[in-house]
Amino acid sequence: MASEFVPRAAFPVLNNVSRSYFLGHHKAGLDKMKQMIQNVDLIIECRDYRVPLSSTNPMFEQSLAGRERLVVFTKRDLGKGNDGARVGGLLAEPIMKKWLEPSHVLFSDHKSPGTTKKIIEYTRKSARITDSLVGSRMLIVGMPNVGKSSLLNALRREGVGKGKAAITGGQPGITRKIGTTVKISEDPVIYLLDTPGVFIPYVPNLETMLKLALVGCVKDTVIPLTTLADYLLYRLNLHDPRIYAKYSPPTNDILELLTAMAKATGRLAKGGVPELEGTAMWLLGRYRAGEMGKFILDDVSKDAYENWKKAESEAEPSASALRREAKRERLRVSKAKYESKNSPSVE
Ligand SMILES: Nc1nc2c(ncn2[C@@H]2O[C@H](COP(=O)(O)OP(=O)(O)OP(=O)(O)O)[C@@H](O)[C@H]2O)c(=O)[nH]1
Repeated sequence: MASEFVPRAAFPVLNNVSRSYFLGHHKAGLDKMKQMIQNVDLIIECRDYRVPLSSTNPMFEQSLAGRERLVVFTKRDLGKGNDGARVGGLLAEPIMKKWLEPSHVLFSDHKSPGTTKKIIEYTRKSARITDSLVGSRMLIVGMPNVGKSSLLNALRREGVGKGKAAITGGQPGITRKIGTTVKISEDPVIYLLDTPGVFIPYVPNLETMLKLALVGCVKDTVIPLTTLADYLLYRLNLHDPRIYAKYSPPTNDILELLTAMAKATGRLAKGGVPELEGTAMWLLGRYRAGEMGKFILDDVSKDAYENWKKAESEAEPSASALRREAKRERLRVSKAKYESKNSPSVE
């Protein structure tokens, strides 16, 4: 019976999970952004609504300081009920706004013109250069896959009524370089620049890494899919295990859940053996599409942001941990390159 089920109180510490995903184009992108900030009026920094703390990249604060910053929590539709997310009975959004004072905070859903409109209005107020030939320039930055390009396209649609200008995609790393300028307003003239997502060189907290991977900021090749599905199960159980009731009674065993899901959805290999990896990918896809509950994965309380920043700064990695991660990342990238070179080509 569901009432007798006791979810795991903590997720086990795993040593096989990489804590790094800092790629060449992340560093190059950040260096270029640093050179550009002199000429921009506003930095729109995107963070994911479902992980408002974990998707904060302190490198943006350090490298892009001195410019006005608007923080936009993206993918609001994936983390909330009708009146915005509630955490412990309290509305989360006013707390998230308070965390970041004096920076201005807005929330977005790329398909909701209302949220996009508010961002456009804010950019118009922040535009300092109103000469229509030069125009005002703004940068959109954030972790990989937080929805920067989608927001840029939505702003363009809302602001000047034009179609898609930037390519978007379900996996991180779609935008590799700082793109061309895209006009998002005529009066005053405002150009927005899309930038590649930038990850953190080392994520000290294992759970932060798992949360970022769960929401899609890390490529699905970095952390084993069944580990990620297990972390999702841990979170679903804390939230409401009835979410997967169609497939299984409440369980703390990911293999049990994946097996039940594989059977129910026909993900079976020869001899009826459940395809666990494929089922884990399917489950993650359903969560990312908002079909496995909508909730915030980070702590949202008055002091959570300060506590998180303090914990992050105290957890500086040792030089040897950084070297180990850099080596692990190099090996992972060269293995992926080797595998893609040697995999059969698709016509
Ligand atoms: N549900 C929902 N999905 C969104 C939203 N914004 C973006 N997405 C989806 O999230 C994925 C990533 O979006 P992108 O706009 O490509 O993200 P990005 O930050 O530009 O990614 P990089 O190029 O890796 O830096 C895509 O599948 C989008 O459709 C949103 O507000 N709601």
